[in-house]
Amino acid sequence: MSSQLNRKVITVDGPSGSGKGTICRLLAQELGWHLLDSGALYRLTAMAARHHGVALDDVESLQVLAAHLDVQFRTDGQDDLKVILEGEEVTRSMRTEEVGADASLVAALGPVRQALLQRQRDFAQAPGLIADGRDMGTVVFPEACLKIYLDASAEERAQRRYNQLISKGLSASLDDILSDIQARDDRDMNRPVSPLKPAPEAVILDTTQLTIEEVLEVVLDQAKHKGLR
Ligand SMILES: Nc1ncnc2c1ncn2[C@@H]1O[C@H](COP(=O)(O)OP(=O)(O)OP(=O)(O)O)[C@@H](O)[C@H]1O
Ligand SMILES: Nc1ccn([C@H]2C[C@H](O)[C@@H](COP(=O)(O)O)O2)c(=O)n1
Repeated sequence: MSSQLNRKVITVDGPSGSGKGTICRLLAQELGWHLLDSGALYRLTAMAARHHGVALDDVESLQVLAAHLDVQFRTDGQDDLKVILEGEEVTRSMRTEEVGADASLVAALGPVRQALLQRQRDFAQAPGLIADGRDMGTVVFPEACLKIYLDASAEERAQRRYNQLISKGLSASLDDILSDIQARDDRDMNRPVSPLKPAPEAVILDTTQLTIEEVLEVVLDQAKHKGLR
């Protein structure tokens, strides 16, 4: 923990579809800082479990998988991030709703979270880190210099996800997406270990009625206020 004390970290937590990934990418670009997508680590653990035939309630094997996750995050010339799991590119396949649902199950297991803790903290490198997740401000980076908690109604988040799928030419049911989001919220917020909740000092932002540009402006203002830009 003491190794983090001098490192600049901005944490962005919140439920699925609240806009964390979008805002974190824009913030990282604007500030020229590193980016941690912690949800990716839970998604990759769940994918590795499926590849190796490990059941999603086999806590001991999942802990070993998480501790030894063979993953590379590579940027190409256009700044696009490629994710390689055990030598195979999974950049797109790791984003499906099915993998998200599996990730939510493995993320509820304390030993898995413990196995991924140091790997996440190692992302805190100069000039700074934008950390996207559920427990970034509460557990992983309690010393962060700015903590943001993004929220939005479940209906708005389902609509955003629906629009995202339709814009990619995929079929989707708004009702199914809303039920998935509500089930995921329930699991992520009510698990005994590292539940999703705002850190006491977090700036809470309800984005239901805000555009991406408006959210970014508020967060950049907060960063400026803290002398981070
Ligand atoms: N304020 C906003 N207004 C409208 N659409 C938004 C807003 N913020 C994000 N979006 C859109 O909502 C979708 C989900 O956003 P994003 O992936 O950033 O959410 P997330 O919180 O990272 O979700 P997850 O935790 O499931 O990865 C994207 O298509 C994004 O463009
Ligand atoms: N710090 C984190 C990040 C993610 N999770 C869980 C919550 C989700 O159900 C799942 C996938 O996350 P996403 O990629 O959708 O952000 O992982 C968590 O518990 N803690």
